[in-house]
Amino acid sequence: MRITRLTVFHLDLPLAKPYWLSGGRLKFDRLDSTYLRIDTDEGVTGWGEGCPWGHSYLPAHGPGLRAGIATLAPHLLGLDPRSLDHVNRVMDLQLPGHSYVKSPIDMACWDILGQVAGLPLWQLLGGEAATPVPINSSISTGTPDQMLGLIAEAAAQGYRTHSAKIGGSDPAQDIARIEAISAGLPDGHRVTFDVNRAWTPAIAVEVLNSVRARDWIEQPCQTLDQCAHVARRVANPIMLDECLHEFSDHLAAWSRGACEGVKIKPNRVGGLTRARQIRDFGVSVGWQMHIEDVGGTALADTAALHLAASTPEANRLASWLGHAHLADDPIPGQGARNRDGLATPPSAPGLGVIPDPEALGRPVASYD
Ligand SMILES: O=C(O)[C@H]1NCC[C@H]1O
Ligand SMILES: [Mg+2]
Repeated sequence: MRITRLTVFHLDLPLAKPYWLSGGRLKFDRLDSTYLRIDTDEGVTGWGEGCPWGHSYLPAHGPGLRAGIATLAPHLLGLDPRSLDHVNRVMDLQLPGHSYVKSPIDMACWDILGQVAGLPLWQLLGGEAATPVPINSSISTGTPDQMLGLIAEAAAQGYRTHSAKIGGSDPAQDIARIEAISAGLPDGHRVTFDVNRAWTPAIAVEVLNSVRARDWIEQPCQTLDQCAHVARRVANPIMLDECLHEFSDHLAAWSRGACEGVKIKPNRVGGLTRARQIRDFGVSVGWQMHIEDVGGTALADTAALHLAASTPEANRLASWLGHAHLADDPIPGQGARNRDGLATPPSAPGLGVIPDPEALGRPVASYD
């Protein structure tokens, strides 16, 4: 089987309402997503999506993703898409780094492998069943009352796990947010406070040694070194996110005792192949993990949910569905969806999502 064509679609995705991160210094109101269709000489077609969370969240750039696909396409044509490690080695040789470019390519190849095997991805990734996965809300930075209001709205939609976005240079403000939200959560709900790297180590240590709450704290500071420094000085469990790009970052995080869990996002680490490798490492060291994508529609959400559903429950916290923030839905009803706070991956072969090209507009590029 050979790759015969790559077809690229650009989706401009407004958020349903604006969203603030990192103590309010990062604002997001639209996403730049790329859908990729890979065709083969045997008539099997796979789909992938790559969607950075705006331009300011990670070193990942929506328009750059399409430029990267243009660079890689000549090296991908003719490869067997089922040989996933080989495809990844070719991509790494021809374009070092740029993980976010490789993720939709890797995803489309997994979709093809699943269809050829006649198996859903949750099974190819090692799962026993199409396990429903708890999903978590994502609560934009605001005052404690505003944030508790958003948590109540999410609770009404079935969410029982929340990611509350905090951070900033005023320790008193974050102490107030953490204490109010931790105390005001509905019974049986859980929260992670995601700082999105907004704190200096000094502020992190001050805030976390001032609060009674012992909830998870995510990505308190910019770098792994800073987060490891904080982890030694506070009682809260630490989750890492934006400072993890490659397998070696995860190895360093573990060997330095920098965290008790990580977020695994295929688009951040370069696709499902790399995400699975990291997931398996996380299981072996006993991490608790959130497995979800960086952003995008239900296509990217579904790929990540296959990996989440195939992860042992003891190592899995919850997954976020980025498409819940979008004003539009290019694949209505398909793939991972919120059903009373749970989402279940499809059991059709492959990703189990088949976009309608008519709904995606004209392709912006095609390589054959
Ligand atoms: O966990 C995170 O850091 C990201 N998820 C949604 C957007 C951003 O908050
Ligand atoms: Mg995060």
